[in-house]
Amino acid sequence: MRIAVPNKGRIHDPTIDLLEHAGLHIENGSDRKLYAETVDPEVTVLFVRAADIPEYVRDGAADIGITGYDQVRESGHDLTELLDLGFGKCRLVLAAPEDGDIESVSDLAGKSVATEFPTIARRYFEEQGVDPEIVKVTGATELTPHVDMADAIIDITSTGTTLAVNRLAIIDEVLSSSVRLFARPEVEDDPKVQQVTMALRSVLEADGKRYLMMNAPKEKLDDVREVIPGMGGPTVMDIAGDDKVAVHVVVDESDVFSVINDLRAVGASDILVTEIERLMK
Ligand SMILES: Nc1ncnc2c1ncn2[C@@H]1O[C@H](COP(=O)(O)OP(=O)(O)OP(=O)(O)O)[C@@H](O)[C@H]1O
Ligand SMILES: O=P(O)(O)OC[C@H]1O[C@H](OP(=O)(O)OP(=O)(O)O)[C@H](O)[C@@H]1O
Ligand SMILES: [Mg+2]
Repeated sequence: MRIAVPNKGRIHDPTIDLLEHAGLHIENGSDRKLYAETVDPEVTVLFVRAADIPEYVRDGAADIGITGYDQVRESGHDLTELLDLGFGKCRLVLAAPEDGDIESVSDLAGKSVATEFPTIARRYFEEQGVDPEIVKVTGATELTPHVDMADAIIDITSTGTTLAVNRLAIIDEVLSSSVRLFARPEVEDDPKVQQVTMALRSVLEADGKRYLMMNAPKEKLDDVREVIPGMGGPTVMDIAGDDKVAVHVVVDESDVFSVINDLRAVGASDILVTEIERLMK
């Protein structure tokens, strides 16, 4: 099975990190190599430009791919979304010069809009019932309104810094995006595809969770249970020859501080807090 991942750019590193944490270690990958084996002999990684990944998956050159939702929408391909990986969060917005005369979508009649996303742009303007000329660029889109290339842009924003320094104001949101795992619909039920999906999901599930271990007097067990929030009940194990039990539980990272205080107060001791690599429900 082949999985297409971004070969460079901002979503490359987090994608590789995620595969590693999921246990899909990439073997013999090097900077310039465009494919690599993984620890699973049946899984090969292809390094492809983020924008080309939907095409590779649609073609069958890869079975699944990791890229931005915006790229899949721009490709126009009908792929199955298996998992939202939660990073690369951004918005595609329509923006125009702050002090210009374009203040709403309808002001764009007879005007032009520069974008790296012409397919998404055309669909959007169709829905809006306006028909500006679309100027396709491949980067630095924010410059175009200032050099009379276009009257407005449709481009990615996340922190808003690039728009602000280029004195562009948001007029409308076109699309909200994040990096996701996609499959060709024909292979979504393939056992290997499901294994990889589950492995990636297990990393996401573990995010923000901590594993707590402690000892507690047997007679305090009910009090301990009461102060433990969150998922499932705790695992309780007898300690041989002792009147204490060992208690293990998964809690949200944000609850750890207060839970530990509560646990100490009800008599728990020897409390350990550890990270969780992966969590399969
Ligand atoms: N500023 C941003 N914040 C969050 N996500 C972003 C941002 N810019 C782009 N993305 C997401 O990352 C995906 C890949 O972007 P892109 O292909 O432009 O990579 P890059 O990091 O800009 O590298 P390059 O443009 O040099 O190839 C986009 O399709 C989008 O989903
Ligand atoms: O809201 P911000 O946090 O400022 O991010 C938005 C910018 O990020 C992306 O550019 P990128 O850095 O990927 O450069 P590129 O134009 O070469 O793709 C995007 O095209 C915007 O220009
Ligand atoms: Mg970019």
